Amino acid sequence: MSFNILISDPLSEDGIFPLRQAEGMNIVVDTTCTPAELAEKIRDYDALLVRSQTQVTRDIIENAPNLKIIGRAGVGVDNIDLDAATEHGIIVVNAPDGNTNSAAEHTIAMLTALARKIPQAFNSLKSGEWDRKSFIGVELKNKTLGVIGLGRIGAEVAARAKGQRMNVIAYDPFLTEEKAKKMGISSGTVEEVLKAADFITIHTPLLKETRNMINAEAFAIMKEGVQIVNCARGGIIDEDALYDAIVSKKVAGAALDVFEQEPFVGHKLLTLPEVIATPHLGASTIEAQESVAIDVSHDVVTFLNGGAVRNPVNLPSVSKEVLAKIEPFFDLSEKIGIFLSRLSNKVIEEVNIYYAGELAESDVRPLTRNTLKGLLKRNLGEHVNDVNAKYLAERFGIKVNEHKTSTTKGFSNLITVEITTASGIRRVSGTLLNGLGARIVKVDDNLVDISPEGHLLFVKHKDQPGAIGRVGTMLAVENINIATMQVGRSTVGGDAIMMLTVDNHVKQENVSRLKELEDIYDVIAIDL
Ligand SMILES: NC(=O)c1ccc[n+]([C@@H]2O[C@H](COP(=O)([O-])OP(=O)(O)OC[C@H]3O[C@@H](n4cnc5c(N)ncnc54)[C@H](O)[C@@H]3O)[C@@H](O)[C@H]2O)c1
Ligand SMILES: O=C(O)[C@H](O)COP(=O)(O)O
Repeated sequence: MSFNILISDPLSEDGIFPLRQAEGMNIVVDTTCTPAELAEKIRDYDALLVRSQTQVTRDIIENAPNLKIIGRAGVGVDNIDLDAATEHGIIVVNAPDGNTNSAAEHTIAMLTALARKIPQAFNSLKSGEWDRKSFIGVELKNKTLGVIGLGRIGAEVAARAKGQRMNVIAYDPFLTEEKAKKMGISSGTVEEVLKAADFITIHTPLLKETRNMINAEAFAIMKEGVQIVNCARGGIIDEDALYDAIVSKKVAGAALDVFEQEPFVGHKLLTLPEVIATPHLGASTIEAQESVAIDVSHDVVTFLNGGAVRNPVNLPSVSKEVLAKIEPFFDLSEKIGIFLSRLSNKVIEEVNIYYAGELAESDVRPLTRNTLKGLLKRNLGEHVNDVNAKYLAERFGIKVNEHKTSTTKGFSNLITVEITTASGIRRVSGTLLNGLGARIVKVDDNLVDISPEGHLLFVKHKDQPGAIGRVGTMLAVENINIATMQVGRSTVGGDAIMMLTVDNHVKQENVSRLKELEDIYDVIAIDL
C-alpha cells in the first residue's frame, strides 16, 4: 500500500525521519501553498502534517476525499476544524509532550525579560544610547505569579517560578488543593488568581470558554502595575482591552508570543514600550521541533498501517494498559453491531451497550464506537469509521448509553448490545472464549454459540418437526453447504431460531425461497 503525505508547514527534517523511513509513504513538502492552492492540492493526499500556520478549514477538509489523518506537530489544534474532521471521519493527532519544555523555558525567558526590560534596554543600546535610568526593573523573588491553566506547560512554569523564589497561585478546573499542595503552590479561583498576582501567565488552550477570558473586567480586578505573559494562544487575552489597560497604567507590561491574528505586524500593541513580543517562538527550538515531528510522524505511519495512535485529538485516548485489555474485543464489538443491523433493518432509536465482567473495569469508549460503527455500516458503508461513528449516531438522533454491570452469566467478559426500534428491542451478546476466540452467545432470548465470521443464516421458525429439515433440504438444493447449525427455542412448540453458518454467501433469492417454506417466519442472511 502506498500513501500520499503532504507537509504544509516547516517540520524538522530529522523529526520526519520515521515517515521517510516507512515503506510506501510518498512525501511532498510544500510550505508555500495559499489556502486556495491547499484546498485544490489536498484532494490527492491521505495525510496532512501541519504546525500552527496552516489553517485546516472546513473548506479544505471537504475538498479532501482521500484524507485520513491530520497530524499537528505541536499542541494547539485551534487551526484545525476538528468538527469538520470528525464529521468526515478524519483522525487528528497532535504531539502534546514534545514542546512542553521549550514553551516553559520561553515563558520564563519572557517573564524575566519583561521584569528587567531586557528587550527595551537592548534596543536602546543598539541605537547608540547608554541609558541606565530608563530601564529599572523589578525582582521576581517574593512576587506572586498567577498561573491560569496548570497543564503540562503551566505546571513546568510553576515549578521554575518557584526556583526563582516566586510564590505561585494557580487556577485550573482540574487543580485540586491536594495537588497544589504537593506542588508547593496555592490554588484559587480565576478571580483570586487575578487579584493576587504581580505577574500573570496564561497556559490554557484557546477554546470557546477561554476566548477573551482576560478582558476589560479581568484587568479591572488585577493589581495596579501587574505584568502579564501570554505564550499560550492569541485570543485568550482581549488585545484591545490589554492596550487600554497598558495605556491607563493598570498593566505595567506585557510579554506576548502569540496573537489573535498571526503574523502580528503593524498592531498598535507593538507601539507601546511596555510590550515585548516574539513571533510565536515558544516551540521553536531544535529539540522541540525534532521531538514533535517524530511523535506525529510515528502516529501517522502507525495509523496508515492500521495501528492505534498515541495522541488522538478527536478520539478519547486510552492508556496502553487499557488498550491492551480492550483491543481483543474491537472486532467482536463491531461484528455484534453489524449482526444486529442485519437482524433488524428498522430505524434505530436507542442503543444500550452492557459491558460485564473484567471489561466493566476498563474505559470501553473505543468498543462503544466500534459497535456503533458496525451498526451504521449497513447504511453508511465505509463512510463510517472510529472517528465519526459517535458523531453520526448523534446526528441521526440515536441515543447511545453505555452500562457497566457485574452480571456476566458465567462468562469472564460479556458485551450485550440492545437496539430499540419502532418494532421493539433486539439484543445480541458476545464474548471472547479463552483459546477459542470470539463467540456470539445470545440472540434475543436464545442461547447460541456462533463464531462471528463468514456467512450466517438466522432463521426464525415454529418449533415443529420438519421445519429444520425443510431448511436443510432447500439449502442442499441450492448447493449451499451447512458448516454448523444450532437451534434454540423459548417454549416447546413456540417460536424457535436456527443459526446456521454456511460456506457461501446466501443470495437474496434463496432467502426469499426459504421464507416461503412452511413454519418459517423469517430468514436473514448475514455476512460478517
Ligand atoms: N507559544 C508556543 O509556541 C506554544 C508552544 C506549546 C504550547 N502552546 C500553547 O500553550 C497552551 C498550553 O499547552 P499545554 O501543553 O500545557 O496544554 P495542556 O492541555 O497540558 O494544559 C492546558 C490546561 O489548561 C486548562 N484549562 C482549560 N480551560 C481552562 C480555563 N477556562 N481556565 C483555566 N485553565 C483551563 C486545562 O485543564 C489544562 O490543564 C496551549 O494553548 C498550547 O497551544 C504554545
Ligand atoms: O501549540 C503549539 O504547539 C505551539 O503554539 C507551537 O506552534 P508551532 O508549531 O507553530 O511553533
